[in-house]
Amino acid sequence: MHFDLTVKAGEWLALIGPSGAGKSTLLDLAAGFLAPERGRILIAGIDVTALSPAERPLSMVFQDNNLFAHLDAFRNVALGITPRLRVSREQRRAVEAALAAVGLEGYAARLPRQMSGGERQRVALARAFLRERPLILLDEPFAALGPALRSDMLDLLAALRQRNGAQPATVVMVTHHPEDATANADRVAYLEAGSIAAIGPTTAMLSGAADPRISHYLGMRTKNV
Ligand SMILES: Nc1ncnc2c1ncn2[C@@H]1O[C@H](COP(=O)(O)OP(=O)(O)OP(=O)(O)O)[C@@H](O)[C@H]1O
Repeated sequence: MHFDLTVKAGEWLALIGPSGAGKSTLLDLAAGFLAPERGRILIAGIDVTALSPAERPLSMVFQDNNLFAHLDAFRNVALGITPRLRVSREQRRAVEAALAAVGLEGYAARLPRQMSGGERQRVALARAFLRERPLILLDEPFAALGPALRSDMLDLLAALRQRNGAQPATVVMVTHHPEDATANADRVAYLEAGSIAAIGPTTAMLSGAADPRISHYLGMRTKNV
């Protein structure tokens, strides 16, 4: 695999492409779960190649298993800002506000198994955004949800990344649903066989006109649905 990619601060980039193309690998390299054999990864101009995931200025949300099963929603969110069980009054307020921001007031004491898939992803988003990192990586975060709920969650993500007048959080999101990119993504990158085969503005990319490989991919999807 070979990746050469620059994402602008505040941009929303969607990664699409066939299974096995390397979408998760690209995110895992950025997050620090995988180390590149060669090359460098810079975030906000700083070389993070040698840094562990926790040291990198980003949050990551996966399709599932984002939460600790034995911890309630409050504690799962609080882990975004402290590993300690005791939280300060200020931290408690911040966690409660984060839960409210994702529409989960009153869910603080719920365990993951007592919540729906969509609610669990809301908790994961609450934690990710409470950390106030400038970069959010999402690996098919809403893939397990139905179309209407996915659309709601994308709206929520779009709202959460706005930071009171500051530059919005940069979003890089893997999706198997190209239509998930339509409303929000500034650009779409199409991956194939371990590299970025094409990248460009969302509308042009999803029209399929940009590259025959993309129209083939989009067409194959339609036939399979
Ligand atoms: N730890 C690993 N060791 C060796 N090969 C791996 C490893 N992880 C992934 N791969 C391989 O790398 C390729 C790309 O995997 P990756 O998960 O990045 O694809 P993807 O585009 O995210 O696919 P999908 O859409 O199915 O999730 C696949 O062929 C996969 O089998």
